[in-house]
Amino acid sequence: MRPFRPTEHGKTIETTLRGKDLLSCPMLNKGVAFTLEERRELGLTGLLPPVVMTIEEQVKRVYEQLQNQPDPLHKNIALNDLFHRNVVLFYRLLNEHLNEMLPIAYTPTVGQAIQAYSHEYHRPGGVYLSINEPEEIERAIQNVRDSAGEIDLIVATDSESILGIGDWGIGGINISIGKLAVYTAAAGIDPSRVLAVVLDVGTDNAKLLEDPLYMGNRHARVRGERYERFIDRFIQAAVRTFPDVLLHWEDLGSVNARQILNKYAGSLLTFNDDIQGTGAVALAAVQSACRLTNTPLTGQRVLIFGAGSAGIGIADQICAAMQQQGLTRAEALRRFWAYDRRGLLTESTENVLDYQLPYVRPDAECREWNRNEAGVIPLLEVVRQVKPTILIGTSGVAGAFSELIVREMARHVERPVILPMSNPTALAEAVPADLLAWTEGRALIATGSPFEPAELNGVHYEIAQSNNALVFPGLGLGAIVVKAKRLTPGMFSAASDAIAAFVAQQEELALLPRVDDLRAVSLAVAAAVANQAIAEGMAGDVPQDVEAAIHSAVWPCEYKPIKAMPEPVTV
Ligand SMILES: NC(=O)C1=CN([C@@H]2O[C@H](COP(=O)(O)OP(=O)(O)OC[C@H]3O[C@@H](n4cnc5c(N)ncnc54)[C@H](O)[C@@H]3O)[C@@H](O)[C@H]2O)C=CC1
Ligand SMILES: CC(=O)C(=O)O
Ligand SMILES: [Mg+2]
Repeated sequence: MRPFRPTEHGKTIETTLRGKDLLSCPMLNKGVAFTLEERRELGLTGLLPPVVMTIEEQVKRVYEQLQNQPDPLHKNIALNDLFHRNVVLFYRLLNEHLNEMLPIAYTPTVGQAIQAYSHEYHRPGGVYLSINEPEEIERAIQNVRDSAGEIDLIVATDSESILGIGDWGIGGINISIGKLAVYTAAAGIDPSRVLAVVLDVGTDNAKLLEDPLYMGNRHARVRGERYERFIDRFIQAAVRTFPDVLLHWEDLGSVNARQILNKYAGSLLTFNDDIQGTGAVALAAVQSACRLTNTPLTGQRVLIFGAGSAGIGIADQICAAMQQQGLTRAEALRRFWAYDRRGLLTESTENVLDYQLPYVRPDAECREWNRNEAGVIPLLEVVRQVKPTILIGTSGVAGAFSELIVREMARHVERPVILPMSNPTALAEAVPADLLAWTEGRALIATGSPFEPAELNGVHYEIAQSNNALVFPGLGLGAIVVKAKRLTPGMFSAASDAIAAFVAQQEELALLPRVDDLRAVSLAVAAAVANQAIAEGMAGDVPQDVEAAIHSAVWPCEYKPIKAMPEPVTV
């Protein structure tokens, strides 16, 4: 039973809630923006200060309150509290100050909020599923259905590989919550129809296991068959309860991430954001770089530093695009070098993971290359030998792109394309100001977390953000609008093309659109994905006018008149 329902084609809302119960319902609460008439009708008289304010005035107040917080983490906590009081006001604040709020609700500050979760906890958000009680999964999902109604989108994590900060157990719920905030802020996904999930399978983080206040399962991460059964039970319960749901996977460990994708993406509407969303945004940045440097994609030499979920996800999409532009798969693969914590992946690297295998280089190629005492070929030597045109960082290793490495790269290429994509900010492989200084301003840069503009010799450089936030909101909206049955490689490449086309319309030397344009980009991505789904026969609904359908699906971030409804409703 949901205590409210839209009426008059969504223009007004009816509710059975009254008084304090209404003020405690974040989807309906307007605080002092309730009109006097609404207050009388809904049992609110005397329960609010007498003034009636506009949402604009409320935004000013909550913005001021946020400014008074001592640091970004406390701003994140205050934002979360606001979300739990008044969802419309939360999103209005986000929309009006997107550049300032995104780094607080999302990367980098969400990383701190995840780490501090068990200490800064105020109230639950989303659904917590425990591997020790798999038999409760169905009941938990049904509880969501009973209290919130239909769900279009689930973001689920098991928290093994949160951003670049590793295993954060139960606190990972905050990455699901942060991603959902971006979905709504960027693409207007209806926040009453989404669900954040954390799959608590234990943690290997000793700090959490020893923390008396830790709120998750206090044992090592469960792996193998029991983990797989747990995931399967969750997926089955989710799709049985919400048959059209889009299931977004976030920040799983790379082995599970790939296994889940391989097992379910062919039969369900699901995707892995770190692998596929990141691949699409990086491909868009690379397409822009090719346009700006007037060089073909098929001629690039790509060095991936950090060959995990994101790194190989990126390689896969750039490789597929090279094939679309005429290379054979073998020719395209020869243009990639993948480096992980063991060094360059070659035929003699042991235990190369399945998904890394295509990128393994022949031993013969690097037999003569310099090695360190441990027998590892340093990144600098790979750069010297390979002369990459594109260097991508998805390692979570702060400062890995040293001055020597960057200068070496810049000796061989006029406009080195360098994407230090690791999050949060402190883990970036290099900072833009250094990259510009070491390349005399020649580097084309995009970072994973936001960076301030840089100055060099009086020239001002805006720094593009290469984050999957440019992809997943529009992808989700497009998929939901046409009731897509699956998310195919074609839809990710359509998303990527839409982003690259968006930048191409602008006069700047940017690799990616600015955060200010996130809403417009997301709508363009949504249209491209929806059209591609239709073209591939993957759409359950084919609207007459796709763009109009997308615009009308956008959740309007505004207060609606609320009226009293006598009886509870079943949805
Ligand atoms: N900008 C964006 O949109 C995204 C950025 N990322 C970032 O990419 C980073 C990696 O994330 P995932 O791929 O999910 O993690 P992952 O754990 O799947 O991959 C990390 C990779 O880095 C390698 N690595 C670790 N230490 C290394 C070292 N010292 N030298 C060379 N390689 C090393 C590992 O061997 C592994 O292959 C994180 O910092 C994350 O925030 C991830 C997804 C999206
Ligand atoms: C952005 C993102 O998904 C990550 O850093 O993991
Ligand atoms: Mg991620």
